[in-house]
Amino acid sequence: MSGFVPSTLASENWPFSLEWLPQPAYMVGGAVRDAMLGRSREYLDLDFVIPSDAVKVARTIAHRYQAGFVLLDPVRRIARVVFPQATADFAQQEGDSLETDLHRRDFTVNAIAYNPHTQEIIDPLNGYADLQAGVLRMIAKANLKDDPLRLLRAYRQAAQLGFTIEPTTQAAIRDLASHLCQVAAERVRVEIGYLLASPQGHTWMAIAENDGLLKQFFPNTTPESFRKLAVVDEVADLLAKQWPQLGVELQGYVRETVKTTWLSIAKLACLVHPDPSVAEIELQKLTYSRAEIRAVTTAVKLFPQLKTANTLREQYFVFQEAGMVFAAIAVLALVQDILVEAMSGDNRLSAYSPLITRYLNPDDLVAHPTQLVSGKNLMIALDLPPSPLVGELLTEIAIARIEGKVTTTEAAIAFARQLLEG
Ligand SMILES: Nc1ccn([C@@H]2O[C@H](COP(=O)(O)OP(=O)(O)OP(=O)(O)O)[C@@H](O)[C@H]2O)c(=O)n1
Ligand SMILES: [Mg+2]
Repeated sequence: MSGFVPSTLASENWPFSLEWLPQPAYMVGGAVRDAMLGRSREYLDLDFVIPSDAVKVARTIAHRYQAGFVLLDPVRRIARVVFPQATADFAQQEGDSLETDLHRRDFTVNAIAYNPHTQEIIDPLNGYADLQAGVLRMIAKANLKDDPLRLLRAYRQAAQLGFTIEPTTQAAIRDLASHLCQVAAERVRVEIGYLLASPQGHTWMAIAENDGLLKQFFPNTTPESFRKLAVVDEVADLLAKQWPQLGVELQGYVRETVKTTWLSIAKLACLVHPDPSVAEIELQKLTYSRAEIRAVTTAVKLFPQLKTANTLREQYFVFQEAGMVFAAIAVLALVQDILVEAMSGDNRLSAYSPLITRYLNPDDLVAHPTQLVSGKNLMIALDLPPSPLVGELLTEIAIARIEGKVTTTEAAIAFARQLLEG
């Protein structure tokens, strides 16, 4: 027994009442660790270990609180109860004592238990000492091998907690690195997602790469990829300072259902192959969604064009193709200029300023064109059958409009007729 008992662990902060837990029951994992660190969690995610009937306990609580119930693992008997503001996982104790269960976990700091009935901390692996030292220490090398996702979790948690990885543990990870490919790609993707979202993530991504964990997922990275990754956050801050709206967009999600930010898309774009079709395959293997893959491949393809899009016509096509990916593309273009071409940040910021201003102005017709004439009306006016030609004419009208050549519907139709006849 060691360590103090932080008040944030108390059951008053839970989404359900303590009386629904059998005796004994233990809280474990991230919630205990973070409470002892005095670290607040955005979203409460509680883990409980229960010696028997864990799934039944979960089901009862879900029923009593009309919360969601998910049987996560019928074999190991783990169930999740989803409350509006929190989730709680209930796992059957592994082995015949709590100590055995704790010994099967990944790192000492994640193997501290709290008994809410007695308000005792149970810390047989001295996790509290490692917490104070800010160190991730494996419980046993065999545990890392049992679930190789733990290899990557070390880097993710080091990034999130501002910890270091204890040297023997890091050596064991290096040694086991090739085992990571046994893990379901989806789980790997989640860890990479956390790393990309964390401000110190790039440092730990580079270390993970050095230790042989990332080559199998991003086989085409070079040292330059990681140097670029390291400045993405800085460049995004630079952009956000000048254009707050762009900063807000970068923190937004690609889709509500896909909780990847546009900023993470820019980071992924630093890691994939520069050829979009190869990048697509890399991301598919990691089970990224179609929306995420499209965003990354669009970013990879378009960021070099930002510098060369001088004419209104070129700009029009860049904006058309970029759509919502524009903010990530602007970050990447700047990263490339500053880091690879060694240009000055302020210079580049003003170089891209006209394009960014257009993008942020909803009335700008280059970035956000509106139609002078619809496809249907154009077909009627020119007696055209439906065909790709109609789309091409509409594009030419849009460009003629931003170049100031046409301003009315009639002029637009006349312009299209001229193109047809010419
Ligand atoms: N591959 C894994 C995943 C989890 N755990 C154990 O299960 C606990 C809860 O797991 P999880 O919620 O995934 O991670 P946390 O450590 O709680 O981190 P966070 O919730 O902050 O991401 C961990 O602390 C650890 O004890 C483990 O040993 N090996
Ligand atoms: Mg957790």
